[in-house]
Amino acid sequence: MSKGDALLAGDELVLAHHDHAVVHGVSLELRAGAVTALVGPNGSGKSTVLRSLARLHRPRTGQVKLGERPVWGHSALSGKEFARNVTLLTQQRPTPSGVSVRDVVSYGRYPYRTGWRGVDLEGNAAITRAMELTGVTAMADRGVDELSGGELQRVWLASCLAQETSVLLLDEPTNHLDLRYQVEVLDVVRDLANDHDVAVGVVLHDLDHAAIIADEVVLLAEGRVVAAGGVRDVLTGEHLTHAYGVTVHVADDPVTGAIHCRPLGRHTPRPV
Ligand SMILES: Nc1ncnc2c1ncn2[C@@H]1O[C@H](COP(=O)(O)OP(=O)(O)OP(=O)(O)O)[C@@H](O)[C@H]1O
Repeated sequence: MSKGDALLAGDELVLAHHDHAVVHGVSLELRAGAVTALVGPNGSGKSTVLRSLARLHRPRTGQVKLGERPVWGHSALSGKEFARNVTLLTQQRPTPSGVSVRDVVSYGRYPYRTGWRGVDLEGNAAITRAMELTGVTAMADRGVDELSGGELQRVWLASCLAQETSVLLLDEPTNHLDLRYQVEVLDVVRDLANDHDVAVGVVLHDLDHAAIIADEVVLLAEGRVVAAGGVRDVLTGEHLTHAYGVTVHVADDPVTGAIHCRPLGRHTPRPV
């Protein structure tokens, strides 16, 4: 596997909830060393697409492939094999009681446990590394039921990172996080792509975050791709205004040089 190879791909995915199709023929590829951001309005199908890539939502038609291997059907991979390659940070996460932070992070190692004793030689190093990357080492022995929403978010992210997969799927990973941890999570995601060739698929509501970390953006609206490609090709005022139904002004941020997307409401101040 080398940088740029498609590791996980969805092909012409049609996805339904209770017989009602909500995603209508979406295709996308997650490449080694690249961050792909899924953006779009509420209900546009971002989470459903991500869950399908994570093998949690069976497509009505279309296929998900891990490398050349189909994820659904006769020659599909086993659950543990898939979990050694792909992990998902979901939006809905349980808060178990009587369980420590280290316990939750160690859940991430389940695909590597073999035999009746569950030996996992690399496990401790991976758990320690994941806790350091997400800044939760100091709370290792605390119960997860006594953490704030943002702290818990980082613990679940650490659990995903401990899984050491080549594909990382994240559904709104900056939710609940304060400014410092938003930036740190985005930095960790970029580091994983740059330094470890991880293929990242990330749902983001903050378009400025997408502009900062993504190599590719897929803009969805009503279950269809409005635009897909490089950040500057997709995050245009025209595309965003069409997708979100509100005027969006796009300009270069003078500090970062990245794109800055500003929705213009009725009360947004304008220069006089
Ligand atoms: N469990 C479910 N049962 C029925 N319909 C669902 C279910 N989950 C999602 N939907 C519907 O599917 C469509 C796509 O939802 P999805 O959660 O994928 O959108 P999203 O783009 O991730 O939205 P958001 O930005 O609000 O998180 C929406 O119309 C939603 O109401």
